[in-house]
Amino acid sequence: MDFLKPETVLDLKNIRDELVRMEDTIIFKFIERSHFPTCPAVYREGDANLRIPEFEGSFLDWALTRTEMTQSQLRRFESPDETPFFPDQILKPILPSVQYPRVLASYSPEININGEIKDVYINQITKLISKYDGESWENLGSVATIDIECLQSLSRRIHFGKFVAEAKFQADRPLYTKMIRERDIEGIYENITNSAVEEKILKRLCVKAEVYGVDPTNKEGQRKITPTYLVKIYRDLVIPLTKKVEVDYLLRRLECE
Ligand SMILES: C=C(O[C@@H]1C=C(C(=O)O)C=C[C@H]1O)C(=O)O
Repeated sequence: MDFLKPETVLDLKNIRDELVRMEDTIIFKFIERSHFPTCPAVYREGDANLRIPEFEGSFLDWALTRTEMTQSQLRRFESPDETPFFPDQILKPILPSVQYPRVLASYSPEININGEIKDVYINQITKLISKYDGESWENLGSVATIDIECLQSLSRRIHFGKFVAEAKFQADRPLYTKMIRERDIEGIYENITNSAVEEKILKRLCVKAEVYGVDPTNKEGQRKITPTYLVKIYRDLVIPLTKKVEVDYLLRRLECE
């Protein structure tokens, strides 16, 4: 997939192949996060032990904002497949602009569910992948760093739903135009759902977690990331959020017709 070649971007097979590649990225980020405990102080606003001058918010929010500000100056958010967690904080790139051909509808950057992704990550995913429930004051920086990598990997995967939605819209304009006009959200949701693809993803994740997530030299067979939890995260969180992005994107699609 080359964002400078639009014909490669809206090919549903290319999109699905890219989603498969993202599984490995997400799994290995989760494995890195699994070395640390839950570290709730990283997510707590106004923690007495973690004062941040001139900033209202959690340590993670501070670190993520600063990271995105630097990344925006490196042109990260010009790329159509990247969606910032703090869009009102990003800066003008110091690199010359890349003129990506328009692939998605003009409102695409407004389809941003990163707030929900961060909430789900903090309140559900970290509890499933962390080593144990507790603080690790000497690792706050490491935890925030790997959390940012996990969040950005999840965000890219879930917001890839915009490309899926555009590809499906273009593959059947009459059907989607009718459902959008009638605000048939249930019908849109049913038509974007491909249960066979979802089943294939969950089966593959089980195998990957078995292979990637276990250290073969660890005699106790201690797991870094369990197949059960990885499947649960994708089945109950990642896939539904991706489909939410698809529906949110499609509901506005006639604005550009
Ligand atoms: C991403 C797609 O759309 C839906 C979402 C999927 C997912 O998030 O993995 C998989 C299949 C579909 O139900 C697709 O059709 O490939």
